[in-house]
Amino acid sequence: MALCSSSLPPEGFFVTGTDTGVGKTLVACALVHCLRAEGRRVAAMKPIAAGCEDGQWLDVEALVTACGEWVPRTQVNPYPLPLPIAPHLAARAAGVEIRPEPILEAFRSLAQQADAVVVEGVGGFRVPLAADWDTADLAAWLALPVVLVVGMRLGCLNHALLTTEAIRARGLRLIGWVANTIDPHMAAFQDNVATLQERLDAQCLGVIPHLDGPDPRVAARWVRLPSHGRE
Ligand SMILES: Nc1ncnc2c1ncn2[C@@H]1O[C@H](COP(=O)(O)OP(=O)(O)OP(=O)(O)O)[C@@H](O)[C@H]1O
Ligand SMILES: C[C@H](N)[C@H](N)CCCCCC(=O)O
Ligand SMILES: [Mg+2]
Repeated sequence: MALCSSSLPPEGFFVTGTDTGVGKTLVACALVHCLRAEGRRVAAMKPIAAGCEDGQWLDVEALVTACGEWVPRTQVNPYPLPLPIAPHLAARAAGVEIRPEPILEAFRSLAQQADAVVVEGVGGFRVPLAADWDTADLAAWLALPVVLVVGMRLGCLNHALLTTEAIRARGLRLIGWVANTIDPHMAAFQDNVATLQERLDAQCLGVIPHLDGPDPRVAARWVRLPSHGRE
């Protein structure tokens, strides 16, 4: 079992996406598997989850499973919100307000228990969480390197470039990006990937094909961990 390097800041990533439904959970879980394959003890977070099915938040369950079931759900997911809508609205409907303190406290606790923490955002990079903050603020306060999941479909170039601009505007490091095939019929797929490789100025960590019943362990075969030397 890997030694927990509690004295050093945790390795980890903040996983964001070009939109909701682009594969953040799939890629976050794949990155967890990649880190575990290196012998690391890995925690994961889905700080805010909006939308449950039969009383379960599927992103949270996927991340807990990927970590090997040891992580406490209350720390993985401080804000489980029932409605599958924008989180600040889901919070209002649930009678709560999303605040950073419980999330940052949970992160610090997990970071002391693990060698790495993989945090999945919610929706895209600039999702409102309350009147005075959004997911970009959360990413900035966690200060983890960012992995961008590009949901490959027409329109993703603009979303990827705008998101990259916003990440860097917060002084965050875009440590890598993943092309995830959510539209298996996307025209000029390879040329779109090549355009992203030219313009994002960050390492491509992999191109995940469209998978049948996507299993993060299978997706992990198509993803590599960032090499920290270069952005
Ligand atoms: N490469 C793929 N091949 C096939 N299906 C995929 C692939 N990537 C994602 N999916 C499917 O697309 C849906 C959205 O993926 P996922 O839940 O990972 O997105 P997300 O960005 O985490 O969404 P959210 O914003 O709700 O958290 C899921 O049903 C998932 O199984
Ligand atoms: C419900 C969905 N699956 C996500 N959990 C939340 C997506 C929030 C998107 C907000 C927005 O940008 O309009
Ligand atoms: Mg998700």
